[in-house]
Amino acid sequence: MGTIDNGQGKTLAEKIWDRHRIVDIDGEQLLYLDNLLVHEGSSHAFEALNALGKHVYRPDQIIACSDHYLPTVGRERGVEGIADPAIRNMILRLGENVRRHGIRYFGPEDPNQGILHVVAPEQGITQPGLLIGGADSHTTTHGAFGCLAFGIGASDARHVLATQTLWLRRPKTMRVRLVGEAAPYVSAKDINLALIALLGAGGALGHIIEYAGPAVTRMSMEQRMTLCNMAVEAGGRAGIVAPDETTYAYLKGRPFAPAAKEWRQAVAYWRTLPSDDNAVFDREVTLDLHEVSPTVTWGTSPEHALGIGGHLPDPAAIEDDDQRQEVAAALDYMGLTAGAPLTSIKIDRVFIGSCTNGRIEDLRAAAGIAFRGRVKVPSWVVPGSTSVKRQAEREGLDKIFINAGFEWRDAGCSLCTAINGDVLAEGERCASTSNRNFRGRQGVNGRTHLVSPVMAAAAALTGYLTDVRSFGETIL
Ligand SMILES: CC(C)[C@H](C(=O)O)[C@@H](O)C(=O)O
Ligand code: SF4
Repeated sequence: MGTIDNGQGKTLAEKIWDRHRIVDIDGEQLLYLDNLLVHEGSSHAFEALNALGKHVYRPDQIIACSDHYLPTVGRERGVEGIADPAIRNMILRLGENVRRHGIRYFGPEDPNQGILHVVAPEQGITQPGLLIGGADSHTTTHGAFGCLAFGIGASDARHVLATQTLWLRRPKTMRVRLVGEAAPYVSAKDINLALIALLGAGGALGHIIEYAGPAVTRMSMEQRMTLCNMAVEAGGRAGIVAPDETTYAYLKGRPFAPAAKEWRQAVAYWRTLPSDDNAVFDREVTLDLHEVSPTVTWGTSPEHALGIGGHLPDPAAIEDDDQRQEVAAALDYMGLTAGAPLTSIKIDRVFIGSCTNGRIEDLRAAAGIAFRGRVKVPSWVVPGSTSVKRQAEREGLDKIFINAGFEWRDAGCSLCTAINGDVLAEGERCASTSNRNFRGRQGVNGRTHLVSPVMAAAAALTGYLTDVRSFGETIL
């Protein structure tokens, strides 16, 4: 990426990188960050800074959210009322650090509290052309707006807090072209899972993935966010989508978006950002959406994904030793029998939420299935933010979920990563709209099947992994 002018065009990511580069020393480049996103888990970075007696250099460019640790029930008792001291203290520590440094905080009492990757876009903080760091791997989500956004570790976060800059090596670039039309009920989540199955969970390692092609242009901003959210599950450093009229329409009028004359100037700049026609990517991949059906994961990596009409793999049929052992171990952990149809898998719980699929369009889609019946297993809906929750309530979606027997909870990460007290019982099997199905992520020996919101709602109503297409067309 970018220091040599060889007559080639530039990619979108290269344009943003170059504009934020301060200096290049032996291939390592110092970049200026427009924003840093932090959550309760970032206390170590703050405390390392405090221990050095340093200040946050650009407090108004840091955004903090309470999301990972905040309980999704009992909020009326306040943070002091949280029974578990480990959880309570993490939230209190973030509160102390943001106050000490004067940082914008979407905390437990804020009417727009929520998951950082839901809150920053809906507030209009995430904008095209920015360079955004986040102390969280799913910061890739923000690339949906045509900005360069990636997760960073705690020591890098401390460096950004102190200087608003970061040393990085330039990643490679990869373009994923999505062509063809997606069938009904095939959403960005299914496309992600199919793509990760194709590339492998490390398939995009060290690359920024630009999602392009007609199918991406047709996607809503929320679908694009779902797409970029899981770039990291393919090993990608970032995911990015060219900004266009859909992006500008979404941003216009949001609290932190530019207004009036500044809006016009911003849009004029944003229009220069898309990759040049003669830009060259290190890798090119094409996925035809005709080939994608509603997809589920069966194993312990997001690459263990298959169309719902499929059968579990059979290790005996796999020649490669390592692969055979990996598949056998995943089936064993998941408590599943080789060769069985995916639709024979009985589930114990359903979770609809997370920064992948906890936005209003996700809830609308899930409600479109939920109102066809009653849940057969305990099922939760956890909106991605308090403003998503309010909007859903304005539309009556909460009533649909509650009438169908779902629990309607407060916003946060919740069962996606199970550190706020929302956790599976030992060995439980969950159909989940989140993004990671790693061993034990949702609880001790918990088994996670990643699915889209409509597939999660279908599983809730039947108690099995189910092909949502069997519900016919949505009529909500
Ligand atoms: C806790 C946090 C640092 C972590 C991340 O970086 O992604 C979490 O959000 C996750 O999804 O696993
Ligand atoms: S919702 Fe899940 S994936 Fe997203 S930030 Fe929270 S824990 Fe991470």
